[in-house]
Amino acid sequence: MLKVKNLSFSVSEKGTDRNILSDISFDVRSGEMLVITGPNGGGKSTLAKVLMGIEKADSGKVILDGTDITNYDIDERAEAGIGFAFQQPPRFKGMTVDKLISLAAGEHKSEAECCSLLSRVGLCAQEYVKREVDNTLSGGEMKRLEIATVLAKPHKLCIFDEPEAGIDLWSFSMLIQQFEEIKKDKEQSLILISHQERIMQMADRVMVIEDGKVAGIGKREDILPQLMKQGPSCCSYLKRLEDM
Ligand SMILES: Nc1ncnc2c1ncn2[C@@H]1O[C@H](COP(=O)(O)OP(=O)(O)OP(=O)(O)O)[C@@H](O)[C@H]1O
Repeated sequence: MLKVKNLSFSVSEKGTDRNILSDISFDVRSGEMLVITGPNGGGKSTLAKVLMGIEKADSGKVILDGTDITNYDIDERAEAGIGFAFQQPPRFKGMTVDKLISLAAGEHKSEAECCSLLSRVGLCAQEYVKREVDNTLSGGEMKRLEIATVLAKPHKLCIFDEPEAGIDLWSFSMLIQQFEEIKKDKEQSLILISHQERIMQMADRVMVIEDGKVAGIGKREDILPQLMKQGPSCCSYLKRLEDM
């Protein structure tokens, strides 16, 4: 359903170009959960931003369900069916939680519907539904609200960038449950960027991004042991995962 072909992205630093993503190709199948992992600074979040149209690739193609969306902007990609939850969600002063959820859903959501969504991500709904989405919300609250906005309507493809970051153990279990339900329904495809072994263990396939390149992609049961066998950087990376 998603085909990514030879995607490259660079930034200009002090007059010279620096490659952040180099020739990335992969696909995501219908109803599949692909987990993207790899060392810090490898390019995972940048890849997610390029897929969502927040950053523009220098070259390459993105095809969604047979439609070339390479030149689509962020709104057009959302319209085409891609949902995205940022690693660090933006705050919107003056916007209330229920308004934000209705905006994300593309239709008015009643207070009861907002409460039900918030409960799915472990937020005590009554306390939050009329709160402002400003810096009075904690990092973990913002993160869960952001995830609720993606869950607010069905997408063809949902991209979650480190959904586990800053989330407490209890809410994390609820999130895992949400991902399991999406996976079971097979209606939506999922890309999860994660360092969490529990999330990787749910994946149909795992892709490792290192130094802006695809260092490996395959079935979870093939890729995780393979990561261990590879060079010292991969070994130490996996060791850190085991320690989490
Ligand atoms: N706009 C930019 N300008 C300069 N450098 C950038 C820009 N965007 C990303 N980078 C650099 O590109 C590299 C990849 O960053 P990215 O956030 O994609 O990594 P990541 O794999 O998601 O890391 P983490 O696991 O720490 O979240 C980093 O070295 C980052 O500093």
